[in-house]
Amino acid sequence: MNKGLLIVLSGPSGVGKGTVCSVLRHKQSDLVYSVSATTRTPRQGEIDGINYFFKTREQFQDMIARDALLEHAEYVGNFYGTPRDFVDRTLASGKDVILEIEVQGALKVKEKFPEGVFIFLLPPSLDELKQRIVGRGTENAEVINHRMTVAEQEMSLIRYYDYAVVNDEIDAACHRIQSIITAEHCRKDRFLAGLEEMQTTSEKA
Ligand SMILES: Nc1ncnc2c1ncn2[C@@H]1O[C@H](COP(=O)(O)OP(=O)(O)OP(=O)(O)O)[C@@H](O)[C@H]1O
Ligand SMILES: Nc1nc2c(ncn2[C@@H]2O[C@H](COP(=O)(O)O)[C@@H](O)[C@H]2O)c(=O)[nH]1
Repeated sequence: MNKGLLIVLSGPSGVGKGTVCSVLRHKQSDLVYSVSATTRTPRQGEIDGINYFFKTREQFQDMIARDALLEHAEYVGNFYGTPRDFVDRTLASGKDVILEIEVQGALKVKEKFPEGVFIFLLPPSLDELKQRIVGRGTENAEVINHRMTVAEQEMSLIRYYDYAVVNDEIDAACHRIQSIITAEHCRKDRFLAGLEEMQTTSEKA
């Protein structure tokens, strides 16, 4: 069976990664979301195992020691990481997996999965980014300022991504990402068909 595509969606805090991912998952039910582990405190309404696996620092360190994370990073005072086993098993079953992660982690994934599809979600402007993160009302002013500073650093790393998508309107951004996924499937299918043809030709020779 052919492996699924690994899709990595990054972008600054508040750009709309979570919102876009959740709409995408409704539109494309075959897309599997990787639930991350974090040491961050749950926000109101967040459910363990659905939004994140909420861990203590000790539990998180233990996951690192057991090599249970595909990647991990420290972001604005908390740790975040992608459980490795779930991603490996889901890709092996032929399903596409989407990771919604920050930039340091995405670059680590790129070293391990260069064949992944790396998408950077951009805000229409920095002012709009700030309005979105403030409007969400989940962080205090200090954390918002820290996240905004990190956002500018993250945006300077956009060159390592395969695609940049502006999240001006949620549906439009989802549509762009769906087009990228469709195109990447075609590219992969053509590549695999080419490999098969080469094998057949060399067996005949
Ligand atoms: N295209 C959009 N237009 C206007 N508001 C948006 C758009 N996309 C998302 N938002 C809003 O912006 C806020 C931040 O969105 P979201 O939580 O999805 O961002 P995020 O990138 O996942 O953030 P974080 O990295 O901090 O988890 C939310 O209140 C969401 O409703
Ligand atoms: N490197 C990783 N980054 C992750 C992971 N899961 C989420 N994130 C990113 O962290 C920031 C902050 O998230 P928040 O929920 O506290 O707002 C954001 O950019 C997420 O995309 C992960 O497994 N690894």
